Amino acid sequence: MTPREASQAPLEFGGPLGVTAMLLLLPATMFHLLLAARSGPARLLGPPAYLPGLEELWSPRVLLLLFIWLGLQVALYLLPARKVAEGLELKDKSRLRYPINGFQALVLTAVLVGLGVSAGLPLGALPGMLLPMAFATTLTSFIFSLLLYAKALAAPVSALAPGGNSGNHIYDFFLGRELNPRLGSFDFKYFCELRPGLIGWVIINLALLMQEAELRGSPSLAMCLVNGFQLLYVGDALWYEESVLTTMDIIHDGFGFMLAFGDLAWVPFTYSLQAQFLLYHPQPLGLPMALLICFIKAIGYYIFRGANSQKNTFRKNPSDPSVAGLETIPTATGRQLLVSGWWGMVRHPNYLGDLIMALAWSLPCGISHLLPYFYLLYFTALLVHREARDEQQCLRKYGRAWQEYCKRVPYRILPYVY
Ligand SMILES: NC(=O)C1=CN([C@@H]2O[C@H](COP(=O)(O)OP(=O)(O)OC[C@H]3O[C@@H](n4cnc5c(N)ncnc54)[C@H](OP(=O)(O)O)[C@@H]3O)[C@@H](O)[C@H]2O)C=CC1
Ligand SMILES: CC(C)CCC[C@@H](C)[C@H]1CC=C2C3=C(CC[C@@]21C)[C@@]1(C)CC[C@H](O)C(C)(C)[C@@H]1CC3
Repeated sequence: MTPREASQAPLEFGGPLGVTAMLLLLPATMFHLLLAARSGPARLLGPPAYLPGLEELWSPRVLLLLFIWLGLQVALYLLPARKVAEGLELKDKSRLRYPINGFQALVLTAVLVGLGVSAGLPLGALPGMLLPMAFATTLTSFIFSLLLYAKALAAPVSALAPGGNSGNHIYDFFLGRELNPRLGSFDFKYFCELRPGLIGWVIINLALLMQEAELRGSPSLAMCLVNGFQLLYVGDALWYEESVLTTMDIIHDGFGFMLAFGDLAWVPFTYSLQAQFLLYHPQPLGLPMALLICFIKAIGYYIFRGANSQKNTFRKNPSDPSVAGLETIPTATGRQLLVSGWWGMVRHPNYLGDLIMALAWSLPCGISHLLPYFYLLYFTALLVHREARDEQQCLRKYGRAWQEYCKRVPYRILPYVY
């Protein structure tokens, strides 16, 4: 890229040095967590009990399994959809079209896995394959991101993301150059964001539950709660699939290593950490505590769903009766900002609900180890950083109206605290 073509967008994630560190640290952290979960001490901090050799990580059979999985999800994505949604307007004034059939893909995957298990598919063997599976997925994400980078070299300037075109190869490879890379009507980013990793996560959880039942006669209450909570989260994401079209990932971020690795590897192998931990470190959980944890999950879900649905309904149709009575601030762009309802409580109520749910996912694992709380810690850091990125974008987009909103709603995520 010539310097003239390089975008002037401010560098994020600590620039080239920061993203180089993340390129190495993210996969290393994922393998550390996988090894720690199965080790006796299950330490989050400190060196792993041992370092696996290449023969433990590399398996052509597992790579083949991964490709079968990706192929299955592609086939389900290509099935006729109940609805085709339009994305937000792009720089060239066009709008992309997206199939809404993610929930259908989840149900069909469940049916196929159910049929497979009843025909003797050894799903309980999956936990023993997590290390080579994570290795194959990391390798695939890396090669996939290189291909995406190469594809973006031929993309028109109007198709590039605002952030991933600094002219620095490593930085752009990490953030992603092209906003919506597609092959025909197949959208790589949209597909990866919601299908193979997210559905893979609940399949891994289920395999861990089945393995626990095989080992101990029945699944524990803690394992059932973790499975149920995370299945609800994934089911919700696919049921409300259309709302992903207005997230920062789809409208702002390019598709590079960060999202490819995040979607395909990081989500299934680290978000299933609580279930992995429970398989190797069973935790007693009484009914009263289980009910309290369900209550916390319900509060988190109520806030998360309420806030996301309120904003999505408002963005789609501000005169919808459920949002028409809410107070708003007009902006120079013609759009309005909500200042009452969920979005008048804090500036990111959906993050608050998501964090409360994250706490409920960890609590069934007890308080003897820090490891199952990794997701809560990582997610807090991710959302605080994401919130700061979003605020900068909103300030650029809405200027004074955003400043007025910040004055009216001073707290970002947690009322009276942050
Ligand atoms: N589990 C996980 O790993 C992750 C989960 N998430 C979840 O994904 C969901 C989506 O998050 P994300 O994409 O970050 O951002 P949001 O859904 O919070 O969207 C932010 C956008 O909403 C609009 N907005 C902000 N304030 C207002 C307001 N007062 N009134 C109307 N519109 C407003 C602005 O866009 P505009 O005005 O242009 O519409 C802003 O850019 C969240 O629930 C989050 O918790 C996110 C990351 C990771
Ligand atoms: C590993 C890196 C530091 C960063 C990678 C981040 C990604 C793992 C996340 C970025 C935004 C995400 C979203 C979801 C999953 C995690 C990633 C991909 C999401 C699909 C989870 C389900 C939710 O209901 C959602 C709102 C649809 C989420 C959208 C953002």
